[in-house]
Amino acid sequence: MIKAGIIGSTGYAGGELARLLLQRDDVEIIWYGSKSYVDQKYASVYQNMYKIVDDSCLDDNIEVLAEKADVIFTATPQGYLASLLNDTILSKTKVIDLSADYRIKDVAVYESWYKMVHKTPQYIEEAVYGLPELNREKIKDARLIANPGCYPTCSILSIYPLIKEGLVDPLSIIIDAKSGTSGAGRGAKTDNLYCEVNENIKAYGVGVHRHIPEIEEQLSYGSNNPVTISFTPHLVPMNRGILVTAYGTLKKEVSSEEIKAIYDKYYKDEYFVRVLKDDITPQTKWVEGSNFVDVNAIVDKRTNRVVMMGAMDNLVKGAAGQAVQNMNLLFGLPEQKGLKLVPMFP
Ligand SMILES: NC(=O)C1=CN([C@@H]2O[C@H](COP(=O)(O)OP(=O)(O)OC[C@H]3O[C@@H](n4cnc5c(N)ncnc54)[C@H](OP(=O)(O)O)[C@@H]3O)[C@@H](O)[C@H]2O)C=CC1
Ligand SMILES: CC(=O)N[C@@H](CCC(=O)OP(=O)(O)O)C(=O)O
Repeated sequence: MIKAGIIGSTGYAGGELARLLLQRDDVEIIWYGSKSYVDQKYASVYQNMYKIVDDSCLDDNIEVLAEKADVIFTATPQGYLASLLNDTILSKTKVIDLSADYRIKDVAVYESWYKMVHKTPQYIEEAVYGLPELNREKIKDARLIANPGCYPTCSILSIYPLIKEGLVDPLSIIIDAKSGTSGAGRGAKTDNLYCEVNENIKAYGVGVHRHIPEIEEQLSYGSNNPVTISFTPHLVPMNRGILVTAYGTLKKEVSSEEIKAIYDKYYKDEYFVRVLKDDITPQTKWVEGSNFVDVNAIVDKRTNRVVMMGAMDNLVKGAAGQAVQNMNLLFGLPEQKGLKLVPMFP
């Protein structure tokens, strides 16, 4: 039995993790961590857990948790884990961090985009970027997993095959992305009130969104050249889902069929990445509640650009599902265990 603790279990990402882990007969959640609801029943915070979870929320004492847990998930705000990680914790348990604290290898880049001082940069080097489709072997032996961001997961998986093949100009990529409101977390914010979000769509973080350096770093590893992107996220009136539409200038003449063959080659053994047929475009509805990313790419001959598209559920493949995928790899389990979730519809 894998003993798992969730710090930040009362947030949207932590709540989704609990939902996924509760389906497992080989995992026991021993710690529902919280800041605001300590000693309150978890099922009173999330009524969907009524008669499923009887535990009360515990505090965020990660040192005590590390004594008991085989794996700790931190689904907490940026800077939280970085402020308290130490050798003792890492010697006792595995840590999967859903925040961005250990995703970016250059601490100066992290500090400048996140506008905070990194308290434990000594662990950045050993942290493995937990995108299994790219880093599977490294993840298996890691102590510390930096679970990727939601927009980065969808963007990187949509673009990676063509950047890796050198078919797209690495300085030409424009990513237009849209996210449901759960991406912003459960905390009360005026911008996320029903009247602000409903019947509305807006861009935000234009040119300054913190996922820009994360996407650029990972695509640059694939390209072997610096990749610079324009990235514009949009908030849309949906609960879940991310849609990425990315544009890149082609470096040589290539057809949509040849492009499709490349995606098929890269992802033929990847259960969670579904390359759509012909000119079918990814839709958030077709992946909702699942760990799938649907991708496709179409050449726009007139402009010599390729349009690369992806859709996924931000809380599953973009957060909790990917964290469970990483946990499976860390414990030598089949990667799909507990994650063969059929997308819900309608
Ligand atoms: N939402 C998403 O789609 C995705 C989120 N992520 C990342 O996951 C992390 C959590 O995000 P999300 O669930 O959306 O955020 P929420 O705001 O919904 O949840 C935050 C959680 O962190 C807890 N928390 C806040 N401050 C502290 C603290 N000082 N000590 C201990 N616990 C604390 C909160 O506890 P309490 O409720 O008790 O106050 C809550 O459980 C973030 O780093 C986010 O970037 C990653 C990918 C996608
Ligand atoms: C809609 C919305 O606000 N989305 C969040 C991103 C989601 C998130 O939590 O960020 P990570 O994936 O890096 O952890 C944002 O734009 O900041």
